[in-house]
Amino acid sequence: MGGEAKQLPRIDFSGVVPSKPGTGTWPAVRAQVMDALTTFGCFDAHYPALAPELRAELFDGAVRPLFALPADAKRRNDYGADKPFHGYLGDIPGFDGYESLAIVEGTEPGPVRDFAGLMWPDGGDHTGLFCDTVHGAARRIFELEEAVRRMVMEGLGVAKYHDALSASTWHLLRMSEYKAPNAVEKTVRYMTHQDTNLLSVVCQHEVEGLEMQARDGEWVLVKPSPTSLVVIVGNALRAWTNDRLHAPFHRITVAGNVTRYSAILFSVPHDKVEVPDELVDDEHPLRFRPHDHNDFVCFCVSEEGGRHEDKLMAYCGVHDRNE
Ligand SMILES: O=C(O)CCC(=O)C(=O)O
Ligand SMILES: [Fe+2]
Repeated sequence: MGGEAKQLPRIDFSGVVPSKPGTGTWPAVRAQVMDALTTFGCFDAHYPALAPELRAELFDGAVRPLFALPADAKRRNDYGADKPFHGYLGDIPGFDGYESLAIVEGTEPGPVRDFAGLMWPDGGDHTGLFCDTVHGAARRIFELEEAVRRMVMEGLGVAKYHDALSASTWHLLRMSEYKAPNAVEKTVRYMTHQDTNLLSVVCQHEVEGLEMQARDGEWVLVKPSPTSLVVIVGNALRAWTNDRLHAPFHRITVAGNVTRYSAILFSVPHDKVEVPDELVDDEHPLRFRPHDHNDFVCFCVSEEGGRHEDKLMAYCGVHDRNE
């Protein structure tokens, strides 16, 4: 009706130094982060610390050449049958034109080197640059993820848990390709979902496609920018915070004739997710039973899980008498 299209909250991280929590604009930014994550469950972070040149090198020098490899090379990105969704994804029913590769602990140089060795077993001159670029970019994205996670702990008055939560968290760097549909109409390439993990930080490159659903149901297209990253709350952090943070539904749609690439850093709990005592009181009765994160992920992809829209509530929710 001619109204302004809804936009995600935009938060300026240019004055935040992740290695110096509490300094500079940190307190003011933390207030904006809490507001955004409790209402939308996501925000668009202006984060020039991931330099546009490094982002361009990540996609043009590393991600694009990866997807150009033959399928059997990409399938070597496999962490074993007991670790589904840790590595290569492709040819998934319902996810036409979607493919992705992922590096467990891609924020560390060793795992990135091992991954490059799998993709290019004969080495090659470019793998050194590939590793520096991928690991360097992942590190920068990780610094934002960790700062946001710390701000959440501080904002909820439970900063004392930050180190313990960090120690029991691992990171997955996923690089994704969404093939151009070569059509004007939008095609869904990744279906509507909530993320299962703690926080996801999405790095889009030039081509739009990420759509976030606001609480009122409206879909919000997140326009890519060379200096912004999108931070999204997943169900594990929603559970840990006893439902104080919103885990938004989102999807990927593409149109036109340019293939879309993205890189996403997921922070993932190693094992148990349990609400701290401090976050349970009369006003906030316990919403989720303690549970093993991997078991929850298995539930999400099971037939039973597929029947529920709110998979976290279905898996470990504590219902009050009126629900
Ligand atoms: O590619 C993107 O922009 C985000 C993809 C996504 O939502 C996911 O992999 O969970
Ligand atoms: Fe997602």
